[in-house]
Amino acid sequence: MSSISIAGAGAFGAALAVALAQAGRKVTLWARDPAQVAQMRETRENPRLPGVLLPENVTLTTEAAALAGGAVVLLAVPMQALSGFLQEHGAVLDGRPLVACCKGVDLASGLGPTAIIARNCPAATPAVLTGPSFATDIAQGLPTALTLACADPVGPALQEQLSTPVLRLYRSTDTTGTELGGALKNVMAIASGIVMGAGLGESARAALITRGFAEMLRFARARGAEAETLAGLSGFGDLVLTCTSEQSRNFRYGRALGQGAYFDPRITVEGAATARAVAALAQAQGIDMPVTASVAHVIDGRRSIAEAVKALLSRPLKEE
Ligand SMILES: NC(=O)C1=CN([C@@H]2O[C@H](COP(=O)(O)OP(=O)(O)OC[C@H]3O[C@@H](n4cnc5c(N)ncnc54)[C@H](OP(=O)(O)O)[C@@H]3O)[C@@H](O)[C@H]2O)C=CC1
Ligand SMILES: O=C(CO)COP(=O)(O)O
Repeated sequence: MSSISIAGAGAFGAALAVALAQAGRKVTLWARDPAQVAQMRETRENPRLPGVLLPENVTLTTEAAALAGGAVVLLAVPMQALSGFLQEHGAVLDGRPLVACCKGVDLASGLGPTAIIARNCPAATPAVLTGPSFATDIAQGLPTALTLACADPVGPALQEQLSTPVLRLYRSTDTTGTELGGALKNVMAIASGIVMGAGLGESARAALITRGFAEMLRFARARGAEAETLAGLSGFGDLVLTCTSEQSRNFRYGRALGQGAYFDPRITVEGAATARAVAALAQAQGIDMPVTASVAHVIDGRRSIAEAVKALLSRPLKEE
């Protein structure tokens, strides 16, 4: 039975633990909070996935060293926590496949998850697992398809290890395109939420998604990604899901901005920091990213939504 370790017992880490354990894998699930681990051991539930039981073959731990027992380690902490997590625990994880399950660009460094892995764990094999998948759907055993990207020849073996009868993984070697798809779609999900929250209408949302995708493609290609990757699950697939679903936290955050409503700052919204990071990278490299720049302006309070919409609509007319 292959063994898999998962760092981060939030909604996604716990959902992956359930799915992989139900498919017969031995799973070690790590969380930093001893009280949370004690509670999960007692109830066999994760508070972020109410009603879903953690199977017996999921071992819960606060010892990062226990993660080293896995043939593969999934990193399911939020993007802005990944670098700090690996600075603290990278030494025990180095030398094995490390699969980033987070979506975003690190604000401090401008790096994506595979580069953060390579910087902290030089002997590891970086990979990324991403695509359209709400944690609750995965935890309930609903059919899901994701992209597993790895530039190393171990990619096909990882694909086998992490696929289950209901969690179908498609393989890619384009780690840059795959991780950028997951990162950039969250920015567009915030924009989509703003459009709906501000009452701009579904036609405006369709325009936003389409032009948002064009800008995702532009940025990713400028960074060496393949266009086909962005058209796949991690880009187009996840863009469709999170720009149109009320389950998406990024969408709900944007909608609250559009409505001028309160949004709980404890909720993980990866697109906020990523909008800032990508807007800065795009400006430095001269890549035209009007939607991303507008999202960054609005969340930082530098532009009202009305001003952002006016600026987007008054750009020079151009070819599609
Ligand atoms: N939820 C979903 O549907 C999906 C999420 N993802 C991605 O998965 C990643 C994680 O999201 P998700 O699980 O939903 O987030 P959650 O908010 O549910 O959980 C985040 C987890 O990370 C832990 N964490 C936060 N900071 C640190 C840190 N510095 N060191 C160690 N652990 C830390 C939290 O611990 P604590 O409680 O102690 O703060 C918590 O267990 C994100 O990048 C997200 O985009 C991908 C697909 C689907
Ligand atoms: O990435 C996700 C689904 O693929 C989850 O989206 P949110 O983080 O916006 O909830």
